[in-house]
Amino acid sequence: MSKLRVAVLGARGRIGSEAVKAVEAADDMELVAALGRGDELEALTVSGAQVVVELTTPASVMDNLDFCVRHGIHAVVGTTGWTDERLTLLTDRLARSPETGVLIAPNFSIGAVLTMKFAQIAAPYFESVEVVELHHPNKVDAPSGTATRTAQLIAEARRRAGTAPAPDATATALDGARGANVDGVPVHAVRLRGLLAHQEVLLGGEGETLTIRHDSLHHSSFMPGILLGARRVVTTPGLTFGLENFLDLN
Ligand SMILES: NC(=O)C1=CN([C@@H]2O[C@H](COP(=O)(O)OP(=O)(O)OC[C@H]3O[C@@H](n4cnc5c(N)ncnc54)[C@H](OP(=O)(O)O)[C@@H]3O)[C@@H](O)[C@H]2O)C=CC1
Ligand SMILES: O=C(O)C1=N[C@H](C(=O)O)C[C@H](O)C1
Repeated sequence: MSKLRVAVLGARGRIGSEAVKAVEAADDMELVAALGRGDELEALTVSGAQVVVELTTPASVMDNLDFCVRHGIHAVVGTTGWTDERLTLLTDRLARSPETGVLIAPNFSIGAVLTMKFAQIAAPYFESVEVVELHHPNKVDAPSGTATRTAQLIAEARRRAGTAPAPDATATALDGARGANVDGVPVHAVRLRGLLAHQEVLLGGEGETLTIRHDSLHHSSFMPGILLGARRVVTTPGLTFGLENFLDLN
């Protein structure tokens, strides 16, 4: 059986360099290009890449995906910075290339995907819920894509269940003291040397609290999800948002 021809964009970055090694080590894949800032995207077509793993920056991801979609190259995207406007733009572009698949995964680690799932289940049963994400200080954005997605899923689950807004009697506060408001859920971002990627979902009800915590201790935690995404995206046209769509979690 022929191997899946995979390219990595952002190949010299923290997660990109790990992805290069993971693709090289996968028996069913061939690494056909490993590109960084300044490299020509034409290398993707010249090398015959079937799937691009996009791990660059929020500033470059849209142009990179535009190139991939125009050339019918599937993409697995870990890069953050996704807004509704960006998702709409990408969906419009994909409509012009109906056989191409793009997976955007706010987080590739199984533990983080399960954290989101558990948080969705728990959220309607508690009065209060807040998200704390903790990352290395070189991370370019805050809050993390994972925390944003987690808060959105929590808000959706509470809306569906008709849960009342979380109580908060704060009358005065310094700017930022209550975190960022993501869809009504406070999200707090910590940047600390020594950390990699961590998240806590704090839930509180009468006389009890529940904490759901996940820790990515090494970039290797993201690799099985990236490889799974690359294998599945080639037969999944259109936009898929979230790795959970490629996992049987029910
Ligand atoms: N979904 C997930 O599970 C995960 C997602 N991420 C996300 O992945 C992204 C990258 O994170 P991280 O590796 O820590 O960041 P890094 O800054 O370490 O890596 C980004 C790399 O992309 C390169 N780059 C910048 N612009 C381009 C371009 N136009 N074409 C090709 N390469 C480019 C950078 O080069 P240069 O250094 O020269 O600027 C750098 O080598 C972030 O958005 C992060 O949040 C990270 C971990 C897990
Ligand atoms: O920049 C990182 O490191 C990470 N980024 C992603 C995010 O913003 O959620 C995923 C993970 O948290 C690591």
